[in-house]
Amino acid sequence: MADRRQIKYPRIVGNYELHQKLGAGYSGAIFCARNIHTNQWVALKLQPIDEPCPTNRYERNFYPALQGGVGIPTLWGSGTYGCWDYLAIDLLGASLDSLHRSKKTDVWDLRSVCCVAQQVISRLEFMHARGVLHRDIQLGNCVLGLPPNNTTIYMIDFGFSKFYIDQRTRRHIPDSKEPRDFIGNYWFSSVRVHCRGQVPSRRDDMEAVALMLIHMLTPGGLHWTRNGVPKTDEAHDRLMYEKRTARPEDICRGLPPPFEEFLRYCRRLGFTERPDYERWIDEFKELAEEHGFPGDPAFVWPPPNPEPTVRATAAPKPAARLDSGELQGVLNGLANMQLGDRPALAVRDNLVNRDANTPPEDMQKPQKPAPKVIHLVSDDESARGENANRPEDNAALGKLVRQFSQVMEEQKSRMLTKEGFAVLDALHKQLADPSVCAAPIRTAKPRGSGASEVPESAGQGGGTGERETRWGKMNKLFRLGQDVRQARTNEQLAQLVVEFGAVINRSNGRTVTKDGFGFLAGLAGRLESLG
Ligand SMILES: Nc1ncnc2c1ncn2[C@@H]1O[C@H](COP(=O)(O)OP(=O)(O)OP(=O)(O)O)[C@@H](O)[C@H]1O
Repeated sequence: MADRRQIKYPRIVGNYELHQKLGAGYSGAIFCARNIHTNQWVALKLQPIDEPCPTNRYERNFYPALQGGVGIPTLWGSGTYGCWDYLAIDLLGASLDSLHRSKKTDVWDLRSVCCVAQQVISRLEFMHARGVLHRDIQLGNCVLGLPPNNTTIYMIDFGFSKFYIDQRTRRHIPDSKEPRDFIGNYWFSSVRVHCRGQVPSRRDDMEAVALMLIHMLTPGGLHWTRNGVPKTDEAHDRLMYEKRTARPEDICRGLPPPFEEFLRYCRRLGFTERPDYERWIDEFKELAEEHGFPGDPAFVWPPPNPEPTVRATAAPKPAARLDSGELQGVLNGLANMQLGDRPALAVRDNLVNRDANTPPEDMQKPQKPAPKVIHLVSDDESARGENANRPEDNAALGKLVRQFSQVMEEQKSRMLTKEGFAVLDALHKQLADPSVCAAPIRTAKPRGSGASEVPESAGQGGGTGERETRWGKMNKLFRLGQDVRQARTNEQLAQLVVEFGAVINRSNGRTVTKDGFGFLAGLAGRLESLG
């Protein structure tokens, strides 16, 4: 490949007269160009025809399939001219990458990030509906239109794209375990694709969006992006290690819950699963509204409210993660209750890491003292029916609830972490029916009439899918606190635990308030009295 600095670009290519250079990519350059017959201005992507990585040729395959979509550039012409391969597309404005470099604050303002989220997810929804994966989501490939389309974000650069719907059979491409070369970008390509060499599918485009959004809200950017493009294999290995081991709760610390939930959601998606685009567009619209911004996805630059309202904060060192250890103790307590040989609760590791894509390495190591091994769901049908709670179980459960509440109260943030939700899950299972695997309490927010991952009753009186306002949360916790004191059976208590978890899960910050502690105290008391 010729040294790009020495390439002499022509003045005319086909019907186009080249003007200033707009940018240069991995395998070509982009010029502002004028159609000499129509005077129309376009962006001309130019590449030598012998380019070893002929991305123009690849891109040409995808533009026809994508024409007509909002935020997809129109292809005005393409072909070869002499020794040049060209694509003429809509002339656009600044990329998010250039805005990122130009901004004066350490992170983006939340309103802009919510607009980016809504628009980029919507672009993916369109592209995926046309059978195309982008596979190179990054700030440089999200570009603003020119007036009057300057509040629309366009997706560009389909050089790495791929049809995930086989054009002949109309079926989803198959998964494969064959080793494969990495295609994508170092910063935002999903962990699965980048670090584990898996075949990209829709979920990976979505994960890249999640990482890009978190990056925009992180001072200095996601930590694996800070040393620039890796120049050696060792540097690349290190980058992959950092990316692979970064836990969602750590990189999203300090951010409103939807960012962490979105990342986890993307990582839970199956290879051929269709992401719920509408849900996440709504989620980011609501988030903007909750913070007092319009939910309208129009991207306004410069931002009307440039001051950042949220930013990711550095994760504390592992030693400082007291909450995990202490809540782990409560979980161990639940796991080690004297329940005879009855199968109960859940495998501890599963509970703690249930919603992580991969258990963090430190969690995979055996803990001491070794917990009693218990099973998530009993295979042994005969064991069912022997699970009625005994009075002494209730008294012990009540004690554990007090312990849990105490640990929570001692936390400065009083935020219910995933370990805390794991305690609630275990408690619910034990109360409802220890042999049954109940739906996790901390989970995706239910939406519309679609499948809900939260038990039906979890949304009772709260309007499923609505975010809990501070007042709504207080009222509901207060009511739950009263109900729990009057519950007559363990099943009723189990139900109230689910409702409690759902209220906390839907609230901003997931903190346990005074009323929340009131509920826990009531629960402990009721268990002891039922015991
Ligand atoms: N239609 C356009 N209008 C205006 N500027 C554009 C347009 N397309 C691309 N650019 C600018 O050129 C840069 C590179 O574009 P693009 O990513 O399409 O090229 P590439 O050669 O495929 O790059 P890369 O190797 O970085 O993927 C963009 O970040 C953007 O700043």
